[in-house]
Amino acid sequence: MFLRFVIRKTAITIGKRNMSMEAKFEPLFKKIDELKPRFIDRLAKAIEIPAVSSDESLRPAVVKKAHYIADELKKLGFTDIQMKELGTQPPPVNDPNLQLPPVILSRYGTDANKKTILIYGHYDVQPAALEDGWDTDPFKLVIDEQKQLMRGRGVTDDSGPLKGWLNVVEAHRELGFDLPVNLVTCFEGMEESGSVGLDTLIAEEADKYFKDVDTVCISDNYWLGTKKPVLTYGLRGCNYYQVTIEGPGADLHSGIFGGAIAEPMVDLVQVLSSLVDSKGKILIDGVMDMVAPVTEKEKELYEKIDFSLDEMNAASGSETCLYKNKSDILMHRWRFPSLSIHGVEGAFSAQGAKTVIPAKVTGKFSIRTVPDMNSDKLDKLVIEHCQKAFSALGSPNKCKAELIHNGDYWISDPFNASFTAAAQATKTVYGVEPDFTREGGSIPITLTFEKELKTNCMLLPMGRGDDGAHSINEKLDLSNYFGGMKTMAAYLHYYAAAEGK
Ligand SMILES: NCC(=O)N[C@@H](Cc1c[nH]cn1)C(=O)O
Ligand SMILES: [Zn+2]
Ligand SMILES: [Zn+2]
Repeated sequence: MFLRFVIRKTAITIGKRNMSMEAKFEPLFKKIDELKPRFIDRLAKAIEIPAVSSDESLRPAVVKKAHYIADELKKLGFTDIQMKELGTQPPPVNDPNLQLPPVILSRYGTDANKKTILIYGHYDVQPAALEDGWDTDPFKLVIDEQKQLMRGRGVTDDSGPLKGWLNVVEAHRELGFDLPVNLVTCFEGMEESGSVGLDTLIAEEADKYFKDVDTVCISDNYWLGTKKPVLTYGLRGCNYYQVTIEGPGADLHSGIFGGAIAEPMVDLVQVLSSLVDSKGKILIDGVMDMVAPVTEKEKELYEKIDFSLDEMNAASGSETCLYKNKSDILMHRWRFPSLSIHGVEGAFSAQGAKTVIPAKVTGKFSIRTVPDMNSDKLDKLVIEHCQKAFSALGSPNKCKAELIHNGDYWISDPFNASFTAAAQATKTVYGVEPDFTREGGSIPITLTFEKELKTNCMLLPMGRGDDGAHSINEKLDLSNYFGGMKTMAAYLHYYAAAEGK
């Protein structure tokens, strides 16, 4: 039923020259390939800017990258470019005057007879350092000719996809082809730090800048595996917490004070270990009670997905998966919550042996949330749990648990016009029907777009499941960069031609 619909819809004509859609794809795809050096160079320049949103000292670099992108948009003919300021970053933050990076709004086309697609992307990146184990400088784009891939922080998350949209516009311009839709960009610089400030901006601009938006397309995720393209209709949310334990007035010599003083790090380790066990079971009372039960119908969906334990192991570079069968792996990645402990600020973490008692340590952990968890209730349960676990230690130190940022989970109907157009585009470029998947990661703003703009969001990934986003040696295969751009281009045309939104 779905397939028949796909085929019938492609036989229409569009554009100034009344060229059939399929006839346009050939020169478009050829042009995208021809512009390879330019498209790689555009991405290389972006990767060189260390736009790490979580590092306060790198905030000028995040802002610099925003201006680099805005300049590119201008050169490509985007109009009404606005750098929306979001004010100062709310606590917890070291510098109370730290300005949030701007959100880049711009338009390409304002034709009232065309549909309007809002494309969202983020130009900030996760932290990265050579010492973490990277083979090359993370802020230098390196091409591995043998493996036919590009390496660098942000290539797949999310600078590659963001540049992909700009490149698609450029390919149309070079050919003198009209874009079949109007585009509105919303490119932010705080996604990796919880999209702070963006909710308010979207609400404010819903009836202004975003007034005519028909749908939202987000390319900020990945295929599940390495071979089969996917379209994504669900994300987990993310509530990120910190727990700070402090006592001594300064870091102390463990030979002089050890044994006679209550150590913050010892307390923190115990509080953190009370959150989750080694099998991934969340130990905070009441959390699992909020999770929607698994239905029989839902179980069938996981069975149909193209994925295996081997692919999971290849992507993690290990055999440490907690589950052996496909459905269990997918359910634990997509539809059950997880609690991850990320790190400890203030603790000794360098090489060698330093005999210090840290005076103040902050443990960082997050919970990936799923239907039907209530975010406020979760915060209450987590904070009460930490306080209770700390009180049970009878320590004279002080403990404070708090939320750093949160973003909701999202789940959508994958059979609207936008998903259908993306499925057609995928089939045209890759020759296969995409799998429809959920993802365990989070894009906090997805639900906000749907609520505030009263429209649908569709997630169209560019990279693969083994790209190493957030990890060392992040990569994007050249075939995914170019295949991804062709899919984006074809998507714009199929969506323009589709009935409905
Ligand atoms: N590509 C999406 C992504 O990486 N999202 C981040 C969002 C986030 C949430 N809290 C901090 N960052 C993710 O970790 O899923
Ligand atoms: Zn991302
Ligand atoms: Zn990310």
